[in-house]
Amino acid sequence: MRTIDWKEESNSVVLVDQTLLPKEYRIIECKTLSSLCEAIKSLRIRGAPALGVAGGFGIALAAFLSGARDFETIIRDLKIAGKTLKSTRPTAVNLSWGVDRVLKAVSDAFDVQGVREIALREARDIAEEDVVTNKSIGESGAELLKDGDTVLTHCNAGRLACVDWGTALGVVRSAIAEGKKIKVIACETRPLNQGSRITAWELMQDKIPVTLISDSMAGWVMQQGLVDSVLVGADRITQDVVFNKIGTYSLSILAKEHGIPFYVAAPTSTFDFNGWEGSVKIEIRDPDELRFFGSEQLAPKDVEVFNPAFDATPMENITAIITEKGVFYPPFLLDEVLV
Ligand SMILES: CSC[C@@H](O)[C@@H](O)C(=O)COP(=O)(O)O
Repeated sequence: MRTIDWKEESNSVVLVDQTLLPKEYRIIECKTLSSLCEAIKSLRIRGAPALGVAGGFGIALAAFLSGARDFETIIRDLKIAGKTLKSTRPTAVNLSWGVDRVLKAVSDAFDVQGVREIALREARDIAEEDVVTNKSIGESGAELLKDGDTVLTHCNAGRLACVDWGTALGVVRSAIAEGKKIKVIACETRPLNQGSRITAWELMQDKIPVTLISDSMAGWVMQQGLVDSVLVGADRITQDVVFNKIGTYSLSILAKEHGIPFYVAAPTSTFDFNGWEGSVKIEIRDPDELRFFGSEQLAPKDVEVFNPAFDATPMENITAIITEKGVFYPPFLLDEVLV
């Protein structure tokens, strides 16, 4: 099963509910835009490339649900749906990218039926391309990993963050497919534990050796010589920084201090050519994500909490950016990457 897909029979979006992992692998169906938006907000579907696909399918879903009888009205409905989808998670640029790509495509239609057909075709293309793109990222990046290497990763940049294969974990999969023995150290990734719940689970499914550590152990395992490279995904790459899951910036400093290469793997759809660190909104999430773990209380109920979901790693801390167009080394001139 792909992480996210379109269900023909009911014209709905189906996805793996990642909030239930690793306890349960369940596919849920989103038949309304509000259920899809809820799934995005609560991280049932998450990870930048998967969010791009969710954005595309979201517009297709809105097209099928719209009661409009003429072209202008359905386009107006889709633009409203696009705004609603984009507002669910502001930092990962792929969500807006997926929405805008489908909105642009439907402007070529002439009538309501044409809008529905084009929206679905374009959204499906985004999903198909994601798999091909990740395989190319994997092939580009595999050359950076040596037989016997141990890679430290953060959050989940695997097949569950994409349609399939993965970006950072796609590089690991491709290196293993080439016959190299690669081990992964997965950081737990507090507060929502994408590392321990999702990365550890998905790697174990594929029998890829994985060792879980808490986020606070990263410096020590590097100092002990247990890490050959750090490999993470990205939510938005601007001219000056890489936005990724909170904790990535600290890992980049630790890697620099210990002389360990720090790689970012991402599709070019994650590049925000016009963006700068200051122009991007970092998503601030519910304080209860830190005060509780499920129903378990971890802190005083009303303690002041700061819960940013992402941080920004400066380009000077990054050894290379791995894309489907190849591996790029500093200085990272985004217009060169995007040609
Ligand atoms: C290939 S996914 C890269 C990033 O999207 C991933 O590392 C990440 O930060 C995801 O954050 P999340 O909040 O779980 O959506």
